[in-house]
Amino acid sequence: MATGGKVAIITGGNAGIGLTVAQRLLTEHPELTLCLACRSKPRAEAARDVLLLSHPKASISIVLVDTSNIKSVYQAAKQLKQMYNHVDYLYLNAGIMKVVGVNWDYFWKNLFSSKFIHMFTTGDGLLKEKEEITEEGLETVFATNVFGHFVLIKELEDILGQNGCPTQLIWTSSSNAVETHFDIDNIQHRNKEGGHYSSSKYSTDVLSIALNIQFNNKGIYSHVTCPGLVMTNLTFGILPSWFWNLILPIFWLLRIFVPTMNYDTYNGSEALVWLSKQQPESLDARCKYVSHCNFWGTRYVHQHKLKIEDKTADNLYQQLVQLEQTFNHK
Ligand SMILES: NC(=O)C1=CN([C@@H]2O[C@H](COP(=O)(O)OP(=O)(O)OC[C@H]3O[C@@H](n4cnc5c(N)ncnc54)[C@H](OP(=O)(O)O)[C@@H]3O)[C@@H](O)[C@H]2O)C=CC1
Ligand SMILES: CC(C)=CCC[C@@H](C)[C@H]1CC[C@H]2C3=C(CC[C@]12C)[C@@]1(C)CCC(=O)[C@@H](C)[C@@H]1CC3
Repeated sequence: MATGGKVAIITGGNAGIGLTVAQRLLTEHPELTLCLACRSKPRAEAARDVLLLSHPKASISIVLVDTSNIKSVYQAAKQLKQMYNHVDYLYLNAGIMKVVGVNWDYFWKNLFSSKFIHMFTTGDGLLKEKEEITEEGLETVFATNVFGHFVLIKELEDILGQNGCPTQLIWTSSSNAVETHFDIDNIQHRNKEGGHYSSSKYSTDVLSIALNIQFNNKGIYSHVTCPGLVMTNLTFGILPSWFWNLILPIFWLLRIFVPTMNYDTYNGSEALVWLSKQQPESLDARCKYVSHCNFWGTRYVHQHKLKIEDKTADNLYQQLVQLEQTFNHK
């Protein structure tokens, strides 16, 4: 398929899964114009240098954005609108997790139980998290993973789905997005013991459905992906790299039961890159696209149906619109 002149923006494109998506998109779409939307200029420039080593002729720009800071999102959106008159791929990938430890008691208790697969696929119940509030008064994980991205989409609306050219919104969600941690009456997940990351990722899944309801008629399509368990700065923040390297053989064995044990960012980015090669209109908007890798190392994309009601999606969307208005007025 000819891909001349396509534009891709990747939040958190300087590291981990985002950087690998950047690398793979440049290979898949030779004429691509790429924008790394990152919070640190030196880290973004270092990533651009790495990408230019393998793709010396690539057009790569940098826009600074801190998705946890709404003022910064407004500034970045303004800049992006000056730079591009359309966007083909908007990867909503930047994300954090505020982990303070692993619940090893829960791990050992469930290792040989029927919860084993659920535990390794979702990490549900295994992580202890802490709550932090941004200087703008938002719960930090919610602001970074969900709200900052929502505001970015709303601000870029004028240049999305333009001139008969569809825009794909591609979210990096997670299998850790479990409904039990999500409360529609507390979308920021304030004053909770844990589950902030899970709540934020479930919100992502719900929001994606709402965006399809709102914007499919304008040529804007939203899809959620799950990269599985991948070794990045995010996972090295949970346990040190030496631990993960030590248990690498266990990952291979676990793949027999759990094909989301992707380990590296190339495997983990499979679904995110695969989506860029599909006609967005032909995709199921109610599916999560999951990167799988089997025991033999074969990568493929698994489609997982989301069970989310339209009224929940609409409720979340309206709450986000209202929250955004409180910033717009400031
Ligand atoms: N690793 C995994 O196993 C899984 C990861 N994910 C999701 O994948 C996505 C990418 O994470 P991953 O590659 O693993 O982790 P990394 O920590 O390697 O990458 C995260 C990226 O997000 C950026 N980022 C974080 N906070 C902000 C912010 N406030 N504003 C702008 N950019 C920000 C980071 O920038 P900087 O370098 O400056 O910190 C970095 O570029 C996240 O959404 C994560 O939740 C989902 C499932 C599994
Ligand atoms: C592998 C061994 C022997 C021990 C590690 C146990 C846990 C630390 C580990 C098991 C499943 C992992 C997991 C995640 C984090 C680390 C685990 C809990 C995630 C929650 C990381 C971020 C995500 O988005 C999820 C998809 C991961 C799910 C699995």
